[in-house]
Amino acid sequence: MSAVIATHSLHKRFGDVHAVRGIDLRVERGCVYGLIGPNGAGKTTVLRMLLGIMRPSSGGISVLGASPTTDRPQLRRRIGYLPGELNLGERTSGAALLKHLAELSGPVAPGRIEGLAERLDLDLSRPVRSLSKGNRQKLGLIQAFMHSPELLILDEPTSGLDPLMQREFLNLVREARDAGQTVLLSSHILSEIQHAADAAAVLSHGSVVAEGEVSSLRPAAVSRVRAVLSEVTAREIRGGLAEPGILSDLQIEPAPGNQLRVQGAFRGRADELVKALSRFTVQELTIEEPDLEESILNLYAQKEQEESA
Ligand SMILES: Nc1ncnc2c1ncn2[C@@H]1O[C@H](COP(=O)(O)OP(=O)(O)OP(=O)(O)O)[C@@H](O)[C@H]1O
Repeated sequence: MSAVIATHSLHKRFGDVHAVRGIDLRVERGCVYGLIGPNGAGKTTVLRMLLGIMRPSSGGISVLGASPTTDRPQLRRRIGYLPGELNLGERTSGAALLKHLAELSGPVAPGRIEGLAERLDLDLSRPVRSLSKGNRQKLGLIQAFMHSPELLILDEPTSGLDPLMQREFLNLVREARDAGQTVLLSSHILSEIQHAADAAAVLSHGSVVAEGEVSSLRPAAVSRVRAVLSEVTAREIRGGLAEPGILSDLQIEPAPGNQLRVQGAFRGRADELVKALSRFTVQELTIEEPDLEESILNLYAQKEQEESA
């Protein structure tokens, strides 16, 4: 497979702020690749350098076999970009704005814009200035997808979208991949990356701290367990849940009605948790979806420990 995006030892400094610290990325053709990281991790800065909006302080970048800094006009037509902060012409309607953008981005198949607007439930006749944040985001998505570009670069694409539209967005991403397009998306919403991406890199303080196929990262998944138990002491809970290694980071606090509220991190098979809890009187129980970032950072910490052992 050929890499659509390759970066080598990429750095970006803004004065004293070292925002990107030696990133090596490789995104293969036809792949959906996620950049995960908390606010300020450097995701937007990496995306902007890939687009040639910003020059790296040092390091190499190849995008679709070209250099974003020297070949930007030519690359523009081959890439669909959704910026994190949309700057849209305010006076026109959505339809007029997209028509103008289509002249810059290259040919758009007849009916494509209308089809996307219908799927995303956006009224294109309304002036852009009257649109809500979510509707502006939809307009941003349409302009990124409309010319079926070889590469889509999407910065926080579901920001402001309701759950139904988030699902429609995921459908668009899957269709793009099935059509052989490559998608790079950034998010701090981890379940979004889990659902959308084939592979992901986790960014923290400007560095990639973990990378790999999303499916291969699942076994290390960590869930958060919260329960309210009655007729029990904190000591019995520690003995039943923490000491056998069922829950880590165990926190126990009093709850109304002489009960105890328990929280902890769980990795492993659900069966083990159910068996361990069956010894107690469980009044409430919630198990939160595994947190991909926590899981991956965990995996990274394990790897570091193994390497230093
Ligand atoms: N133009 C700039 N001038 C100075 N510092 C900047 C500039 N752009 C980004 N930074 C800094 O670089 C770091 C990385 O920012 P970046 O926006 O890339 O992070 P991010 O992961 O995209 O986070 P967010 O989701 O909050 O946008 C931050 O410390 C930010 O303050």
